[in-house]
Amino acid sequence: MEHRKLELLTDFYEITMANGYLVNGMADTIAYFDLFFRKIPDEGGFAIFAGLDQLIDYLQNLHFTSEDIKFLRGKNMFDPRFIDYMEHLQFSCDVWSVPEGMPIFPQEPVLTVRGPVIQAQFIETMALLCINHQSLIATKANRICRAAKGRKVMEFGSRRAQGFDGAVLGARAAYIGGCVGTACTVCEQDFGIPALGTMAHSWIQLFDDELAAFRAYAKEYPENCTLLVDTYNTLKSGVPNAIRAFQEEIVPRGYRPGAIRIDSGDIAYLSRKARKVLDEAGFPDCSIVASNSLDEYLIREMLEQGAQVDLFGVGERLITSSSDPVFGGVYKLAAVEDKGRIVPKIKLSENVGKITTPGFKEVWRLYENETGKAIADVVTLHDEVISSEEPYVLFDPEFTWKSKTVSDFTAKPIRQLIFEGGKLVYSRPDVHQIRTFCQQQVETLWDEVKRFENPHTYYVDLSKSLWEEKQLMLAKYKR
Ligand SMILES: Nc1ncnc2c1ncn2[C@@H]1O[C@H](COP(=O)(O)OP(=O)(O)OP(=O)(O)O)[C@@H](O)[C@H]1O
Ligand SMILES: O=P(O)(O)OC[C@H]1O[C@H](OP(=O)(O)OP(=O)(O)O)[C@H](O)[C@@H]1O
Ligand SMILES: O=C(O)c1cccnc1
Repeated sequence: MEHRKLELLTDFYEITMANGYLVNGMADTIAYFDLFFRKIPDEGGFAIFAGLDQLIDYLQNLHFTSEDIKFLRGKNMFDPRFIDYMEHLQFSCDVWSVPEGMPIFPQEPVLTVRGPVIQAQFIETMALLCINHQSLIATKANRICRAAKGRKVMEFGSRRAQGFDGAVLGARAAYIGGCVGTACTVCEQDFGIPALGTMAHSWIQLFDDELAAFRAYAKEYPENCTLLVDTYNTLKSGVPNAIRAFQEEIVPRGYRPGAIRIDSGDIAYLSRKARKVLDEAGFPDCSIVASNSLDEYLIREMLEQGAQVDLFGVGERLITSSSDPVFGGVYKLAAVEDKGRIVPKIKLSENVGKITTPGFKEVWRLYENETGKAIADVVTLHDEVISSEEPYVLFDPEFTWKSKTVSDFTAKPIRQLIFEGGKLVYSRPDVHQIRTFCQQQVETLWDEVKRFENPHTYYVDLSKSLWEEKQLMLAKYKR
């Protein structure tokens, strides 16, 4: 996608703080910031990480134009040395991140930025914006696709998305989460995501009658022809007319009918009736598409009612994640370097869940060898290694007496180095590879973590060393 100038898409306080760091002699201070989230949307058992590729684009191109510099200077509130720093800024941070498509859990640092505090601070807004938006939509899409139980889900949300990026990047995230394609055409041009779709009611309304509309469409698009059957009366006219159009315009040309789409009424009832009529007409291979303000709950409910739907078109509730529209990722200072030594930093809170975990860290995922299933994530100090060769004791970081010894597992760090000294060292997968990776990783989760109602809380624990370091800091601040 074409690079857009978004350098000043940042909260103003990032700039005032960055200026202040420089004035206070901290221009060369090396800081570590962690990006993590606290609550899984829709009370789900896991989220899907997405948005890294757009953050990479932003970081790779981060520089200030003469207009940006003029703007900053015009504020008359920043030190000339800071303006000079920004004018010559070259991104030089290290960034570690989990790959897109990875299931992630609350409280674990999914992304860490290490570098000069001015830069590492400045990018907070954009890092959160990219990851929060796409992780939200990828997570929602994955829920909707899982509810569809193997049936295909098409993303139809552009018209109700919150702005251009809401539509385009939302469709990208929806594809990562499992949708088969999108109605948003530019996504095929930009990302290679299949652009697809059916027809609107206006097509049928524009012709003198429904059959004429179906015939005209079938003539033009005989291959994979999908007809919208609910404009006047789904069972009395829509389905019979679609069958006639298939018989008269599609079959004689050597094609098979594609699908019918039902967009109103009782979808479970209408789809069952339509299925029967289509089968009797000799079109058991004609699919049924359903749409109309769908989400994972309605899809699950309809399938429980025996709906005969092969594909779902899902728009507004997916592209806005309307049932829970906030992905609360945060970006917190975890450490600074003092003469090369890493000094952990902590943020306290009355709310235990909001106390940060200090230090430069790594995230490990432990997979059970027998099943390949993920057992737990463990956050460790960055230079700790979890050996797969010996039993490992997991313990709840809050209720430490709750512990469990695991053996016969494989432990893997789930983050990769993305930028080293500002240079991109990560080979970026395309969106199809990310989607496949997502499917594979979701497979490694137990069904108990994946269910919608009261999912099992997946363990995200701290290593003993990290836990002890955190306790020491807590004790210090208590004193
Ligand atoms: N069998 C079903 N079980 C549960 N919900 C359903 C079922 N069939 C449809 N729905 C959902 O009910 C909601 C309302 O659909 P309905 O078609 O009654 O309203 P509508 O959109 O106003 O229709 P119309 O376009 O005919 O005015 C939609 O979200 C639809 O997906
Ligand atoms: O309901 P969604 O999940 O967002 O899916 C997309 C909807 O967009 C279209 O309707 P349109 O916007 O033309 O209006 P409608 O709701 O009156 O059908 C289409 O017919 C779907 O109903
Ligand atoms: O192609 C479709 O059927 C479609 C596209 C966008 C929104 N609703 C439906």
